[in-house]
Amino acid sequence: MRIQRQKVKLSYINMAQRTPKGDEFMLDVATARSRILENLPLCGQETVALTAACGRTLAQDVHARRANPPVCVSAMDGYAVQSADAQQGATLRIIDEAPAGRPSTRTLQPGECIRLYTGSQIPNGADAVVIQENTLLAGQQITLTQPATTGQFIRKQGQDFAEGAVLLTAGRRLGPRDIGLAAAGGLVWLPVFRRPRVGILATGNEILLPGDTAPPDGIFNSASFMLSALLEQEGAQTVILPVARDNATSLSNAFAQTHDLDMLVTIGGASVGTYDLVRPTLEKAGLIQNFWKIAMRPGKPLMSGTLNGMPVLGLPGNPVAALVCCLVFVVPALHKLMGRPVSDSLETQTALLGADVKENDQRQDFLRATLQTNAEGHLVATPFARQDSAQLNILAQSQALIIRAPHAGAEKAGAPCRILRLP
Ligand SMILES: Nc1nc2c(c(=O)[nH]1)N[C@H]1C(S)=C(S)[C@@H](COP(=O)(O)OP(=O)(O)OC[C@H]3O[C@@H](n4cnc5c(N)ncnc54)[C@H](O)[C@@H]3O)O[C@H]1N2
Ligand code: MOO
Repeated sequence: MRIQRQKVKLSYINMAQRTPKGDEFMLDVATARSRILENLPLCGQETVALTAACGRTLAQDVHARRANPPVCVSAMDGYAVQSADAQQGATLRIIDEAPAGRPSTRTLQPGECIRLYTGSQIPNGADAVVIQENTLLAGQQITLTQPATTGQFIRKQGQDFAEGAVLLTAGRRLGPRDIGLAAAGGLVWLPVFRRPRVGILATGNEILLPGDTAPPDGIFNSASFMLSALLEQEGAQTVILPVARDNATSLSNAFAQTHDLDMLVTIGGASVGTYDLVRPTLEKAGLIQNFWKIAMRPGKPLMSGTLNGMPVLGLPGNPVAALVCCLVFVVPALHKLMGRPVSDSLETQTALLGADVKENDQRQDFLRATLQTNAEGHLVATPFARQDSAQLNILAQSQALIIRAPHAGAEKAGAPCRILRLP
């Protein structure tokens, strides 16, 4: 269930599509990203068992039900002693044995020791553990071959965490180590954000399902499956909707089936061609447009808006453009819906260019590139010569996108650049 939805700011609607100079208006990438992120509603919460919590996002801070360790325990197999009489050569009488899970009821007195194992509770009166390798056993007594210091080999009660301590905080994506920590704190159920339901709607008369045979000039729907894989990996529950055809009836029928979604992502039909009907049809269905067209390559015809309060992102049909837009805009939007902290900017790294690049125009470029480490240990990003946004083979071989600012000058190989790693 959606908790709340806010309308996008009206000032973004009907934005002029021409600049004062008469150029085509395209929003810059950073502004587009923040406009997409600023009005997103948060998904509801649910409780899941520990075994189902990995990968989910915690919705509330969780507290330890008991301390870890809950009592002082031995870190080694050996003997509990009083450090004051545990000099080298001292002989101590073994008065009890206390394996883990069966604590001794005895209180240690000077000259005595109690046999312990790793995880055994430290008996009353003891303040150190000597490891068995540092003792000589003879009948019911031991002789110490090394002196013991106070506290040695004792894990103090709560040294890992105290009862009631905050173990994990809201917004954290739970990984295997977090599951271990929660289990150690005695938690069985965890409050998490619901996985957002994201509908993926490919459009186009030529689009076929992979495996279809006709018509021979049909294009297999690669983008829906690629985006679904990425968004599922990032925590969404995706629904690949039946492909809509390039006509208003087919598109409106598709939009009518989206009421249970937390976000709709359309693919294709986003540009300026006669059959690019996604935006006009969405508008007829009640879309409030946030923006259309951004200064990005690939990704120029990106559209953002809300349909009856549901965020809608219209991605370009070229599959590489769809993937890059999904990484830069849809994934952070998804994270925001599921309560994860989202940074204003992309998480980029520095690398060195592996080839010369030419001067850029007004669109921020995301160049497909391979990554290598050079002899000096520096990361080198080499762009592919072909950057066609329909080439999935090159996309699959790429490890990163080199980000080039609008109007960046030509650069020589070896110059520093910013990269975004591809998942
Ligand atoms: N005159 C102009 N033409 C184009 C412009 C422009 O500004 N002026 N922009 C170009 C850019 S940039 C892009 S990107 C594309 C985007 O166009 P659309 O979003 O309308 O996409 P389509 O025309 O529907 O498809 C483009 C291309 O991608 C293939 N496709 C579509 N969906 C899928 C899918 N699900 N899986 C695989 N492939 C898909 C489709 O067959 C086309 O080949 O517009 C440029 N044109
Ligand atoms: O998004 Mo378009 O490819 O820039 O090809």
